[in-house]
Amino acid sequence: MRSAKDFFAPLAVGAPAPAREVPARPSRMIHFFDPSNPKMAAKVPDMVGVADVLLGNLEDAVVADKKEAAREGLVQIAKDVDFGEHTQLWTRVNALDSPWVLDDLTTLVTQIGDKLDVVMVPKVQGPEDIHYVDRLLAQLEAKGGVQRPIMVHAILETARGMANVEAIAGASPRMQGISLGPADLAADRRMKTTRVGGGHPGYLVRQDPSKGADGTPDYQGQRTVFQQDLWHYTIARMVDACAMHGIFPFYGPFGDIKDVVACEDQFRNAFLLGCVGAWSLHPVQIDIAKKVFSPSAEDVAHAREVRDAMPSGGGAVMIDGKMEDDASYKQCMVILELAERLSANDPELAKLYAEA
Ligand SMILES: CC(C)(COP(=O)(O)OP(=O)(O)OC[C@H]1O[C@@H](n2cnc3c(N)ncnc32)[C@H](O)[C@@H]1OP(=O)(O)O)[C@@H](O)C(=O)NCCC(=O)NCCSC(=O)C[C@](C)(O)C(=O)O
Ligand SMILES: [Mg+2]
Repeated sequence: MRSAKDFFAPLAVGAPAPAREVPARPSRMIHFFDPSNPKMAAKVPDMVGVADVLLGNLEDAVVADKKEAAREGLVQIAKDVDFGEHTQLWTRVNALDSPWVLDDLTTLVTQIGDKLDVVMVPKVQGPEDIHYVDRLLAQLEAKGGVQRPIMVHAILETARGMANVEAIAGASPRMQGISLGPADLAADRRMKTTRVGGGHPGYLVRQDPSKGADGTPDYQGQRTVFQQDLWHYTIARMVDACAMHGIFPFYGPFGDIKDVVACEDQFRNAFLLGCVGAWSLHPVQIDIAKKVFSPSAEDVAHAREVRDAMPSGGGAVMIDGKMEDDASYKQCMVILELAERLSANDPELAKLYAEA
């Protein structure tokens, strides 16, 4: 472990100093595109200002013989497109044990390092993986003359990564956040699902049997079942690890593109538990994430009411029959700070919240 006093020192001569605070830019959706797919690549300029984050994916979902085309395609897109003030450019590089990752990082950081906000690293197993990327990025930033530090985002998609999530979150001042990778994580844990995120009808709790005419339990009678959330433990633990280290947690992908209703539910569960965003794999999921990860006008109005009723931030008051105190005040401030940050980027939301 590095000494606390060295934690914010650059890891290579000539590299920019690490950020003291994670930039809190709106990141409600991390929109994935394959830079080797001409149709998707052509849509990128029109998605600037629409998606909070555009991510050029180089890893899974890009076949082996397209890896180089994807890397080169991303370099071209980064050079050609002006991402403006409100849209970030991220990439997901190949896994650290793959034959491509060294060239991914070397090419991207030295050629488009000043345009890249965040590098997403898949299948992170422990803090040692972050330390490796941290030093390599510093060397490449120095080589490429990159002026501001590139941040790192880890995907939680192995049991070992899960067991080490707190150490991963605190491994470097470059850590921006962590996403859940439900498909690889399910495979690594030997879960018996065959999906990319979301629920499963077999993971449920069944209502107790009612009593039959003879007073004994009627096991064959009608009983309601309640589908449970497969990802609750994982997301909650990830949120705690991120909050503890002042970085941002994200739900990952929802693979059933046509099921926009369940996607919204999954995203909202993550939002309520503390996540700041989710991935969008298809344009249809951008609006879902935008809706879910922006507080509602009602929540903002209620938060303001509580804040205004407790100008000193303390005490206890009754509002609509409910006790509000310091702790509910703090929750309301979380909503108001988020609303303020989003409003700065989005005039429609600013208007909605102003009128709430
Ligand atoms: C699902 C797919 C195959 C359906 O693609 P499609 O072409 O069949 O869909 P469509 O509805 O017919 O598409 C309509 C139009 O939208 C375009 N389009 C479609 N998608 C996008 C997009 N993302 N960005 C920009 N444009 C897009 C598409 O090209 C088409 O354009 P057109 O009207 O000109 O013909 C396609 O959307 C896609 O490939 N999405 C990205 C998939 C991806 O990145 N997967 C990896 C992340 S998930 C993951 O890695 C797991 C994880 C974390 O690692 C772990 O849990 O372990
Ligand atoms: Mg994966």
